[in-house]
Amino acid sequence: MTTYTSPASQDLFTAINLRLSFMKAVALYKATHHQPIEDPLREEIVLNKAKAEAIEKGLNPEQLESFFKAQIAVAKAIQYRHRADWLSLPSSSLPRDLQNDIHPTLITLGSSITEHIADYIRENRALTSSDFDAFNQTITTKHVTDRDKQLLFMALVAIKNND
Ligand SMILES: C=C(O[C@@H]1C=C(C(=O)O)C=C[C@H]1O)C(=O)O
Repeated sequence: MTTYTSPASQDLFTAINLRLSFMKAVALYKATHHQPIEDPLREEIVLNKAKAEAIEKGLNPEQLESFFKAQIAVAKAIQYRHRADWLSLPSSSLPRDLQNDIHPTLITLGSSITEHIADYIRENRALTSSDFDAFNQTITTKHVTDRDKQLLFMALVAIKNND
């Protein structure tokens, strides 16, 4: 069934999916360079940036941080699943550079996600469960499970306009 979605929430869901779609490339870089998937220092940078931008955009920083923590959890789960696949069938792709190529892109996408959330919340106060169908249809990245989608969506719905 196709459901009506406002352009603002559609743009937000598309940006979230795009961020998730980069995790295969992140996983490939780390697998090639024998690096662990979890990078706590990098997570700190991503979360601090999200909190600073939340304040700039008038969002609650703790609520936005919780959503970014959910995105990071799902990002790591996608990477583990790709890495498991490559144990039986190694990837033949060439890795993109993590520091100079993928990381700057992820930071830009994170800012764009925060901006879309702020735009949506300003107009509509909060997402509701009726937006889940559109979210579910838009998150098409491989290795994102139904549980992952629920985790992300619950964290999104918890972001409110407190004005
Ligand atoms: C995406 C990465 O992998 C993990 C997920 C992160 C994220 O979603 O921002 C950050 C650090 C890592 O724990 C990365 O290392 O950049």
